[in-house]
Amino acid sequence: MDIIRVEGGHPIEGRVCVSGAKNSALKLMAATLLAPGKTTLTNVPNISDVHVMGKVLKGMGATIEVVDEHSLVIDTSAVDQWEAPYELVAKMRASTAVLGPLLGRMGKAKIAMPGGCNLGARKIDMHILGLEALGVKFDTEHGYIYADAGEGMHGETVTLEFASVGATENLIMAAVRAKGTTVIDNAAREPEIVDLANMLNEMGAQITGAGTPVVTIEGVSELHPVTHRVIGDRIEAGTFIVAGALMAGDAGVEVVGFAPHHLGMVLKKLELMGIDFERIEGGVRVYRVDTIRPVDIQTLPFPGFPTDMQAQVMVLSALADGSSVITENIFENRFMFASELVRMGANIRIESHHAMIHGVKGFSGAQVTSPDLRGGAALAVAGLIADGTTEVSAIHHIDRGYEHFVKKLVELGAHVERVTVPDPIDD
Ligand SMILES: CC(=O)N[C@H]1[C@@H](OP(=O)(O)OP(=O)(O)OC[C@H]2O[C@@H](n3ccc(=O)[nH]c3=O)[C@H](O)[C@@H]2O)O[C@H](CO)[C@@H](O)[C@@H]1O
Ligand SMILES: C=C(OP(=O)(O)O)C(=O)O
Repeated sequence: MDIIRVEGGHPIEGRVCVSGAKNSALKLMAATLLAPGKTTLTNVPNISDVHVMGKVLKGMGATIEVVDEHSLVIDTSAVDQWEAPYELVAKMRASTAVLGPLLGRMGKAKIAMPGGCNLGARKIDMHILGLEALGVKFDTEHGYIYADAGEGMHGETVTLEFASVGATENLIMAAVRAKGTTVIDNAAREPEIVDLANMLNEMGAQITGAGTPVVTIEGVSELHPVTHRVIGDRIEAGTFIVAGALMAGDAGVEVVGFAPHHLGMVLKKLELMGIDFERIEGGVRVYRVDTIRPVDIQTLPFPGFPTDMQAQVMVLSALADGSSVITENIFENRFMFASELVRMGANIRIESHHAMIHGVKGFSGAQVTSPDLRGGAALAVAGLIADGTTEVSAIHHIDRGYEHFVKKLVELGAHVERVTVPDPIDD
C-alpha cells in the first residue's frame, strides 16, 4: 500500500499552481452528454475521480481522447446507454451527476442508489423531488433508481428545501432540455454551479441567475459541443494556503491558478486568525503566521465557509492561542479527521456537530489514516509542522481530488515522499 511520509519542520517557499476544480470538472464531464459530438475540456485535473467519471461516460458509449494531461476530448455522439452502474457510483458519488444529463439526452436513466459514505447519509431525495416536478417518474428496484421522462420534461418552479449543490446541478442539466421555463428557487450558489451554467450557455442553453439563489432555465431543443476551461480548484488552493500559513519561509508561498473571490469566506476567517497574505496576479501570497488567533467557524453553503475546507482550517485552530468552535452544518460525519489529529497531539472534543478545539503548542508526528479526501490532505499538511515524521495511510482518498499532491509539496521544498510499504495485515 502507498502512504505519504512527511518529515516535519522544513520551511516551504515558491509558487504552486493549483489544478482545475474537481467539483467542477466532474459535473462538466457529465454535462457533455447533453451535447452530442466532441466537447473539449481543458484544465481538467488528473485525479482518480476524473478517471472514474471517464469510465461512467465510456460505459454509456462515449469515447475520450486524452490530448494532454489536462485536456480531454469527450465524444458523446454514439451514447446509447443510460446506466451508471453500482461499481462506479460506489467508488464516486459524483457519478449521480449523470442523472440530469441522461434525462435531458435520453429521456431515461438507471443509476445505482448511492447509499451513505464516510461523510454522512448524503441522500438524493431533493434531486428526485425536483425532477419529479419536471415530470420525471421514478422507481427503485434492486438498489437502482430508474428515472423516466416519458414524452419529455416540462418547465416548473422548484423550491429546494436546502441549497443543495448536487440537486441544483442535476436540475439545471435536466431543465435545459425541458419544454418551457424552469425556475430553481433556493439554488446553490457555488462557483462550480456558475462554471457549469457558463459551459451549458456556451453550448446553447439559456440559463440566467447562476450564482444567485434563483436560477431560471429556458428549455432548448438541442445543445452543441464546445471547448471549455475548468475553473481553478478553490479547495486545493485553500489547502496550500493553510500549508503556507504554517510553514512558509520569509518570502512566503504563492498559490495561483484560482480566483480568490471563490474563497472569500475562507480568506476572511484566515485574516481573523491572524494569517498574513496579499493578492497577487491569479491568486495570493501567504506568509507564515507566528500566533494563530482562535476564531469560531461554521460550514455553510457558498458564500459561507465551505465544508471542504473544514479539516484544513481545523489544523490551524488546533495550534491557535486559545479555544475555538468549528460547527459542521453540511455533513453529519465530517469530524473523523479530528480523532486522527488528536493522535498528533491536538486537543479536540467533538459534541454532535461541534468541535471544541483548545489550541496546543505543537503536533508530534504520528501514523495516521486519511478518513476522507480533505481530512487526508489536512493530516499531511499538519505533518509539515509536526515534530518528527508523520505517515498518512489510506491516501487513495487524497488521490481522488489532489493532483500530484506530493510533487507539488516537494517542489515547495517540503520533505514529503510517497512510498509503498507492506500492508501490515499481510504476512
Ligand atoms: C452545500 C454544500 O456545502 N455542498 C457541498 C456538498 O455538495 P453535494 O452536492 O455532495 O451535497 P449537497 O450540497 O447536495 O448536500 C448538502 C447536504 O444536503 C443533504 N442532501 C442533499 C441532497 C438531497 O437530495 N438530500 C439531502 O438531504 C446532504 O446529505 C448534505 O447533508 O459536498 C461537496 C463535496 O464535499 C461540496 O463541494 C459542496 O460544497
Ligand atoms: C467530499 C468531497 O467530494 P465528493 O462529493 O466527491 O465526495 C470533496 O470534494 O471534498
